[in-house]
Amino acid sequence: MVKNNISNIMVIFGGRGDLTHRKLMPALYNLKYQKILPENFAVVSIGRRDKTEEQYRNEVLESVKNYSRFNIDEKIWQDLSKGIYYKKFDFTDGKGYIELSSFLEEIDKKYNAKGNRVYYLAVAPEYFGIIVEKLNRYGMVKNETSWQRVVIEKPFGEDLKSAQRLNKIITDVFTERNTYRIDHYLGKEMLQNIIVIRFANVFFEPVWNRRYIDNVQISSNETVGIENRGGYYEKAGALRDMVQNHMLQLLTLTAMEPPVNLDTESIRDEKVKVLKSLEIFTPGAVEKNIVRGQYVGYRQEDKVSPTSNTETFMALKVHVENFRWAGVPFYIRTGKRMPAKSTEIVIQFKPLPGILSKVITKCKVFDFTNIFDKITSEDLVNKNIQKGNFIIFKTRNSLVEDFDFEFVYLDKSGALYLKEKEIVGVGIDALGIERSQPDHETHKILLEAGIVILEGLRLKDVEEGEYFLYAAPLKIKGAEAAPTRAVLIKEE
Ligand SMILES: NC(=O)C1=CN([C@@H]2O[C@H](COP(=O)(O)OP(=O)(O)OC[C@H]3O[C@@H](n4cnc5c(N)ncnc54)[C@H](OP(=O)(O)O)[C@@H]3O)[C@@H](O)[C@H]2O)C=CC1
Ligand SMILES: O=C1O[C@H](COP(=O)(O)O)[C@@H](O)[C@H](O)[C@H]1O
Repeated sequence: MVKNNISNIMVIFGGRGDLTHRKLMPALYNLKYQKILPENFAVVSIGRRDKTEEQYRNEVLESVKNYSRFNIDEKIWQDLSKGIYYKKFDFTDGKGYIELSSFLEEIDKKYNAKGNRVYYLAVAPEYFGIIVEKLNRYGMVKNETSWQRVVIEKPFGEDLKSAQRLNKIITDVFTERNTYRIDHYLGKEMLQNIIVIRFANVFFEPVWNRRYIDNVQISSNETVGIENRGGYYEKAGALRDMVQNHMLQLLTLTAMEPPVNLDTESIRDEKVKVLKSLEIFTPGAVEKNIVRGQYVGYRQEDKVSPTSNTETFMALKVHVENFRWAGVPFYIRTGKRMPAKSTEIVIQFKPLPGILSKVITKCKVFDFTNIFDKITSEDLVNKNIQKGNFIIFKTRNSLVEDFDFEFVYLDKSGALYLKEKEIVGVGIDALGIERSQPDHETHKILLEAGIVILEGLRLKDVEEGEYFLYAAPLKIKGAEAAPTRAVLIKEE
């Protein structure tokens, strides 16, 4: 859209729907805010409810406030909103297209949009074909000096046959160059970064395979429910709504081989190879490797059957059966009404051998600079300490320059608490983790539990939080302790 001849009118079918309000309108505002929306541009939204333009613009403003990345700037909003129009008609009915066509001609002149159109089908999938055929029948796709484009997300058909049928309807009307079968996940920054992380980073590429990776977890969790989309969602469910499109895009980019270059076809070819390598699900495998769930209250949503079995949560274990990935499980999870919103890909590397995995690991730094004397179990109970954690205590020891014989230490109750929690290691900014304790109880409790102790850390400039710790000791045969250069790397 940022090249020449980008003046256009964008026609949104489904102008009152969730996609339009939660994604499209906020995205247009973001583009306007960043000054990358064309000057000669207007939006015509189609809905089937009575609504004045002013009412519609106010509704859009609410959505932009809720979902845009940028704050509302009155001037920018006014500029954008005066180019947003609302037309009421039922898009299955031909009559509306005649009126729409003459309205578009009219505002085309006003905005000098040169006949260019983006038809965005933000509607349930069963309408994709109907709208495309009607746009053609009523002469709204010319493919001459101007361009007309169609944008469709998903689900693209219900099975192979219906997808082929839909493709035929679309390609009979729009040229391939003007057909945008999109997946909005591909616009996410994280996804765009995967290729760079994988192929332009000498550290990752050599270890990106079954020899070093234990499993891959791809998750997209949402806190929202189906938000008035019962009509659409009942027929789709999480599998069609999220898994077959977004989640598989994430999987293919994570698993594909390096493309010969970065053009669309080369990347697509590599993704297809990954899809072809996916293990075929047999009924037995479905039973074992797939979990479906539904959030409480789903059956009471508008346009949802009270006995609905549509899934709003889905978890799958799949395998990419090729040389790079044989034996590595890929876990896919997605769900609505989950406790927190997150979209993430976790690459779980195989554990390092023996002691190294305990000292080259994620860790948590707790700020105990307010403690004067010793760290006890009472100081630890409200901290988020889990089995397998490496814990580091930042105390007032880090803030003094001279050696203080009264340094802060970990007492017996604290050591017992950490043992009970089954942590793997503990670090402190004193030369010893204990201070003149009879029988060296803290040391004994920790060492007998196999907990690694790091002493003499310097944490003055380290804030409380999660880090990656590198503290490989010198390899000294028979030694019970060894010097290490401990480094913390901030986890983003
Ligand atoms: N929501 C999202 O985050 C995303 C959705 N998508 C895709 O976008 C598409 C639309 O989804 P979504 O916005 O969620 O669905 P919605 O059900 O929220 O929106 C569809 C809109 O179409 C309108 N509509 C239905 N029938 C007619 C008709 N005959 N004439 C005029 N208007 C009509 C509905 O009007 P009314 O309000 O009157 O019912 C509704 O506003 C789907 O293909 C979905 O897969 C893709 C990516 C993200
Ligand atoms: O395509 C869809 O995606 C959204 C989630 O998108 P995100 O960018 O917010 O992660 C989802 O809510 C919707 O059900 C689905 O149709």
